[in-house]
Amino acid sequence: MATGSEAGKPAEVVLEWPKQDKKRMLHAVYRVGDLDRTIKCYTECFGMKLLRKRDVPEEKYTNAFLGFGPEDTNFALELTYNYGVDKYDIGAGFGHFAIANEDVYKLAETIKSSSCCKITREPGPVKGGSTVIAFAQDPDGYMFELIQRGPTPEPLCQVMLRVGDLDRSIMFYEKPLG
Ligand SMILES: C[C@@H](O)C(=O)SC[C@H](NC(=O)CC[C@H](N)C(=O)O)C(=O)NCC(=O)O
Ligand SMILES: [Zn+2]
Repeated sequence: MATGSEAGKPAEVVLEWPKQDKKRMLHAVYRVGDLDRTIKCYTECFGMKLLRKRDVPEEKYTNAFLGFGPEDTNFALELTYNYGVDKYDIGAGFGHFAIANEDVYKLAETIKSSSCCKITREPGPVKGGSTVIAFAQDPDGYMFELIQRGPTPEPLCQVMLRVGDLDRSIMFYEKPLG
């Protein structure tokens, strides 16, 4: 059974580590079928801000970066629109992004009143646990887990990917990626 590599380290070591290691996750990039539709959805439903857009006509694509703060301090979602491509097969490997929020019940109601996202799992304690979560699906089918937590400077808190061998992935993410 894989155990998280931090499981064996005392808390103070884990807390000290980010002060020494300046590496951090900058963004996750994925393809969407309609940039303005997704930008409107993420800003109105999740409260994200559009940080920047970059059009690359010679390569026939446009990027848009969104998040809950500036890129030099916060994680960002990098959307890619390829000219003329309006939908993608997301596949089973991608699980969800997670957004921390102080009132998931209220956020779910906001999302239900939108015309772009839908709540696919009502707010309530996670199966087998007590944390209140809900799931929302965006216009392209990407999933967002809404996790009830106290205030945080970085609400965009997790990316869930399904892997075939947990120890192998932990080894890769810890060693080459640091
Ligand atoms: C830790 C928190 O961020 C989670 O995502 S746990 C949510 C839980 N996850 C799974 O069940 C993963 C296994 C599943 N077979 C999969 O591949 O997605 C979840 O989705 N719970 C459902 C619920 O309704 O609580
Ligand atoms: Zn999750």
